[in-house]
Amino acid sequence: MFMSFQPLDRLRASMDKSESFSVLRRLFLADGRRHWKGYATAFAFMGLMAFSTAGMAWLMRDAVNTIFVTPTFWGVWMVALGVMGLSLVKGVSAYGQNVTMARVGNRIVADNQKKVFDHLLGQDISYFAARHTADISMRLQNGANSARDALNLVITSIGRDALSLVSLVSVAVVQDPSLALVAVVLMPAAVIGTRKLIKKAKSIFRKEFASGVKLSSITLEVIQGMRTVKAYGLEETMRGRVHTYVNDVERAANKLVRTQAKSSPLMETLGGFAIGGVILYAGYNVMFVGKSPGEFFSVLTALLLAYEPAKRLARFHVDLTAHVIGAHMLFEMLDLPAAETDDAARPSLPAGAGRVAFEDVVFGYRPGEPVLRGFNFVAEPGQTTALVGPSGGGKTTVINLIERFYSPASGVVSIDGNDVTQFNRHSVRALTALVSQDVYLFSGTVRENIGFGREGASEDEIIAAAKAAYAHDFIMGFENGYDTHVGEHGAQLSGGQRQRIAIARAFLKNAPILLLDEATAALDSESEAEVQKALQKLQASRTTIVIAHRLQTVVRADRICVVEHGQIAESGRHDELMARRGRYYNFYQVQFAHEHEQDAAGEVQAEEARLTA
Ligand SMILES: Nc1ncnc2c1ncn2[C@@H]1O[C@H](COP(=O)(O)OP(=O)(O)OP(=O)(O)O)[C@@H](O)[C@H]1O
Repeated sequence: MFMSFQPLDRLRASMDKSESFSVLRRLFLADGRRHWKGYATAFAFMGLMAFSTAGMAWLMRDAVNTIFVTPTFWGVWMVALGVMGLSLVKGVSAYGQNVTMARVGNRIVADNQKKVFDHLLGQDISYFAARHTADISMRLQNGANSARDALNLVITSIGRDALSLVSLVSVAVVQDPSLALVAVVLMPAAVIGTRKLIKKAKSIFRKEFASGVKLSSITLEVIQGMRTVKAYGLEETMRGRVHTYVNDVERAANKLVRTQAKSSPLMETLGGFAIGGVILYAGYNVMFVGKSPGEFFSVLTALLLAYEPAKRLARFHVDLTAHVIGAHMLFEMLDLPAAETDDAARPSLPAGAGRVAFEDVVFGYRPGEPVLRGFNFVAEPGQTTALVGPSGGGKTTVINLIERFYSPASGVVSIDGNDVTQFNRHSVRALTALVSQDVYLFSGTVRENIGFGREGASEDEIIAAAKAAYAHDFIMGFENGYDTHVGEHGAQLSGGQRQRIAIARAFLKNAPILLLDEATAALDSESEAEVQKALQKLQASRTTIVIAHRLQTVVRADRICVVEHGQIAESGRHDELMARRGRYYNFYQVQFAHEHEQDAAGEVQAEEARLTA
């Protein structure tokens, strides 16, 4: 079991033999055993291929003897028909083997991808916060492919190459043992020669792989952050970084090819020596001892046909290493226990008025770094409770705990007096609707994106939710209305439009608790006014917890809590807090002065522009 896994760019430089073996064993015990029928069929086809190949080499003796030594008309026919029959068997077997192997392989990839994805859904938010998307997606894709390739390689190496080699060498030995001996002696020498190369290729392969991972991570980052790259003129910096990794991958790939190619001259030379030796010895036997040339041709054909499978077998180890490393990454991911353990058996949190309370809650993302330190807080049903305060104070963390993305180290988070950790997560999340600053829209249509609010919602319900969120009009303004595709991450919509689709989603969910995390922070004043209108409607008769940096948006809240250093520094209504002249008052003054300055600057600019005009 691999209890944790390293980010791919820190992938270990080596995997020892027992680890490789355990990965292979596991592959065979899981995927191999499940698909044994498919593999057995493919194996039978490979056996047929090997024997038909060997049969052809065998027939070469009769082909030569019936033409040159004792010419017989019927003999030639028989041999020709024999070769045709064997090639038919070989052709059909090759087809059967390819199709069967591909089907089993595709099933293995699909099964593993589903397995990994299901496993990912069971991980908690911290899992995704700690890992790069490229890391996860490469493991998902490469790992599943590697599992298939490792199994296929072992099966084809044994079924096709090893069987072909054994049958061809047997033909050679039966036809003329002494002749075959000359060639067989040279084989181990070739295999030993390639071993050194394999070692080197393995280490280059790992380097190439690690650079490949870095390359795909940075490419993904640059694509996702293209707005920032362009806005800050980072094109040259990013080009430099990406080019460095591309060059690394290219260098490693070239090195790998050079090393792998070195095995060819070695095999070619030794193979040539074997064939040269056979020619010399056979020539001597035919010329001076009076042997028939048929045996000689048969052995020669067998050797020539054995050459390719022998070459593949010599490289077997290096190819297998690549796939085993990939499958290892897949297993590392699968073996990490699901952080969100299956709690479906726990009772469902009963829906009530939606009173949220924190009692002496202590929580930190990392050991020794508490974020909430004895946090006490109540959000009453039907009221709006605002969390304000300095950045990093712990406001979003409060929402994370209500949603059960994380669990408190001590203390209780409750909804209507029920400790949320005692109920299944699904039921807790069903009572809350989250609208945050970074609205996530999935690629698909506007209708689908609103529909994610509640499974099975009807068209009328979706439209009603969109109308309530003031989204219906702009949606109908699109050429394709509700069927408009929003593009990746909703990139084809404006910030305000995305926000209102998220609000429509929340309307559809109709949960008693509404969590707004800086929902209007990224909007201009005009969009903000529209979104605020939609939000106010959504807040009616729900428990609303709103996080805001701009205090102007929360002055009407029923209660404002100032969160500082993981505790509530003070709380009350806007006018109460202003009268108290404490932390809130200071924040308000600073923000007011800042906004005033900005307004004044705007007026000066407008005046200057007017004068210039
Ligand atoms: N996933 C995480 N892993 C580790 N630390 C985290 C994580 N998320 C937040 N933190 C840390 O927890 C602290 C509180 O973060 P939180 O997001 O709750 O603050 P906040 O008050 O919402 O800040 P802001 O107003 O800037 O959004 C910060 O110091 C932050 O660095």
